[in-house]
Amino acid sequence: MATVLDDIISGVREDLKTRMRAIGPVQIIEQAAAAPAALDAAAMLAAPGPVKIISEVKRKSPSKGELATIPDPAELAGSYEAGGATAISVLTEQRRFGGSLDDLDAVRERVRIPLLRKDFMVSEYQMFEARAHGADIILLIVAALDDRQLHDLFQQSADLGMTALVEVHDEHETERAVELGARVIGVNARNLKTLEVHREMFGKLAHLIPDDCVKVAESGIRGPEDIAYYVSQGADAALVGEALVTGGEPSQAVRTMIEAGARARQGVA
Ligand SMILES: O=C(O)c1ccccc1NCC(=O)[C@H](O)[C@H](O)COP(=O)(O)O
Repeated sequence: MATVLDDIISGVREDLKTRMRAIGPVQIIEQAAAAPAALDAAAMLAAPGPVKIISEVKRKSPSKGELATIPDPAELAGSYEAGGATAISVLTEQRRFGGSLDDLDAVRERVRIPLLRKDFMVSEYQMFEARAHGADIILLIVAALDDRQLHDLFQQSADLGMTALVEVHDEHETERAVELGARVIGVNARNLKTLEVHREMFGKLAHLIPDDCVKVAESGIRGPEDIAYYVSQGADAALVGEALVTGGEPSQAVRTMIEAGARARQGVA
């Protein structure tokens, strides 16, 4: 039976065909080559200091439906940056998340910190596209890729100067990410088959990730308490969407999360 992830990816492939008809492979490669060099997001995420917050521009989702209209994604991203976010995640998948490459362009114009193109990457074309639109980080979902695809897209991200956030959901996927040589590994607490969130997955998988990797806790973070919990479990960074787009005061919300992470590191509740 097809999973939610399978359905999303089949829509992604359809939309990809349309974009490839408008801008061919040669042209997208040229656009990627002409883009300013990618920021070293892996180094910024690995830098000493407080927990790093990757703040997401997210309008809707398969699990929650409509979350926020976000008429001006650049303004939202600017607020995240002002609050101390280390990077901005921009969902560019249109059908299920309401995002677009236009959002990525708008955000790129506004902020100076690294940008994650948050999409379901299944082809080389999307990688060039990400770079052409100013992304510094791309997402590779281990569950969506076989070993050859994972290796090739990971290699391509490095060749393009981008950081790969390699996303895992279980022990086997974590082993595949580590074997790949990923430097930034995200544990997604959301099961992409059931869409249920299991926050304890981070703690179960974090010890399988080498300490010289950046460990990112992803999904289902409701506020500062969850950040504190993930930091106590060894998270270096956290990817937050829904709580930031629905909570109001995005700058302050990011700041409060960073502070909660700092207190958790010091062992203070
Ligand atoms: O958010 C979903 O419902 C979802 C469903 C299927 C595949 C991916 C999905 N989300 C993408 C993400 O990884 C999240 O947007 C990101 O981790 C932030 O999650 P949250 O803070 O829970 O909005």
